[in-house]
Amino acid sequence: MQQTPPESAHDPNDAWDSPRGLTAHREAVRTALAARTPRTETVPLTAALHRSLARDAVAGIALPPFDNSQMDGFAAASADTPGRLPAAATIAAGLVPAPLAPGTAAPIMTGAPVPAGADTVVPVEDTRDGCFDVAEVVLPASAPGRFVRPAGSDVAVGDTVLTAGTRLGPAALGLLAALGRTDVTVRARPRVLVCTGGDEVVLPGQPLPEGRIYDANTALLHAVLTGCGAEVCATRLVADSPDVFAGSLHADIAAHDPDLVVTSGGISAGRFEVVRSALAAEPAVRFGSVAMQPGGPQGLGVLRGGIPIVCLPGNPVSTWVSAVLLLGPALAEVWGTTGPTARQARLETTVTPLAAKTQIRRGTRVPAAPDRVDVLPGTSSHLLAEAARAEVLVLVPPGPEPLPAGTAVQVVDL
Ligand SMILES: Nc1nc2c(c(=O)[nH]1)N[C@H]1C(S)=C(S)[C@@H](COP(=O)(O)OP(=O)(O)OC[C@H]3O[C@@H](n4cnc5c(N)ncnc54)[C@H](O)[C@@H]3O)O[C@H]1N2
Ligand code: MOO
Repeated sequence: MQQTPPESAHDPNDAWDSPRGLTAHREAVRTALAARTPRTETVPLTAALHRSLARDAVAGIALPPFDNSQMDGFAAASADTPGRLPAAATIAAGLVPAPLAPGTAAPIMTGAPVPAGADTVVPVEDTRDGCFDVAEVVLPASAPGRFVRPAGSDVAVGDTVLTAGTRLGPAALGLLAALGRTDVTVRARPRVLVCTGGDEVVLPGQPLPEGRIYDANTALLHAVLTGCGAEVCATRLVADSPDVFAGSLHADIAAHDPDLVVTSGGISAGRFEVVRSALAAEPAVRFGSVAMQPGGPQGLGVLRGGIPIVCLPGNPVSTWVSAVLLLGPALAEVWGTTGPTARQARLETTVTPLAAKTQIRRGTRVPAAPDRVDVLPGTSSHLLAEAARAEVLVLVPPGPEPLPAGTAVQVVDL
């Protein structure tokens, strides 16, 4: 096993003289991710839910394409109402109706084209007899345009109906289908190579020798990444050998063509910091610290081959918090994936902040008071079971004094 020299304040590989703030580091992650130009792909509408639209969608047809009835009823000329009118032939949805003979009223079904000569629809229940089975229909007064859905009242030909970057929800997908589209061009999911490990880490499902632990971080990162819309193209459990890691990294990049490499562990101040040592010769990868806890040690940059790399700290809660708060927003900005949303909430109890670092506490929502959060007691970054119970991450800003109950803080829903 190779050894990494202990970190010093003058480490030439440390570009960050003092700890970066969380916001500044998130921006740096975004910049690194942008080194890879996001791709687009065309997918069927059924595979496009929550994807980010790559180009403006422009309507090739109007919606509705023709004036049509909003009600099951009788189409008539408003000038003939009120009145007793002979019933004309029934107009069903899907038909092309003949023009309405003057002085008549045509039974018409919801969605059927309003015939030329008619400009109003009287719902069947508003007619004197309340049914279609009549030779003559007695209509109340009905204003022009009443219960007529004009052609183009939703969308005109040439309208930009959705702008690039729109996250496609069910109504947007329905709209594209209504415009006759079968597929849509969206931003591709970023392909992420996930590397984690250390000599102590064993794959779940294997026997657990003394002194070893199971790999929590691959499953955790897979969940965060796929949860926000990225694709994990490969995972790699690495041992504490920088040479082996460097070799496997290049082989994995060649085999899987990732848009991003995410590593976890092996970056802080120990003797066997595999990731940090293996990347020491990379001119555009830096290691340093961010003024947050957990998640202080961080690495970041662009590999010589042009692939961005984000190196997260190995403690599981540190990996998780860093992935949610740093990777999630940066992926959303660069690739249009679904990032976490921050909101304001109020502390339910007094919380003591750290002096100079943003502390990311795990919390729960207060039942019946969604704008209030309870902070869980643990702060240490190995407390995965407590993290698993959390419903929110609570960003506690640094400061000298305890924050009393009721203080407004940023929270991220999990
Ligand atoms: N002298 C110092 N020591 C440490 C510092 C420091 O500033 N000075 N920072 C501490 C903090 S904070 C963190 S966070 C960790 C980060 O260390 P690394 O990123 O180098 O991570 P490792 O040392 O490899 O592992 C840390 C911890 O996490 C466990 N681990 C690693 N991978 C996995 C995995 N896949 N599944 C489950 N658990 C994993 C590992 O066994 C360690 O317990 O450094 C502190 N030390
Ligand atoms: O910054 Mo470390 O992530 O607290 O455990």
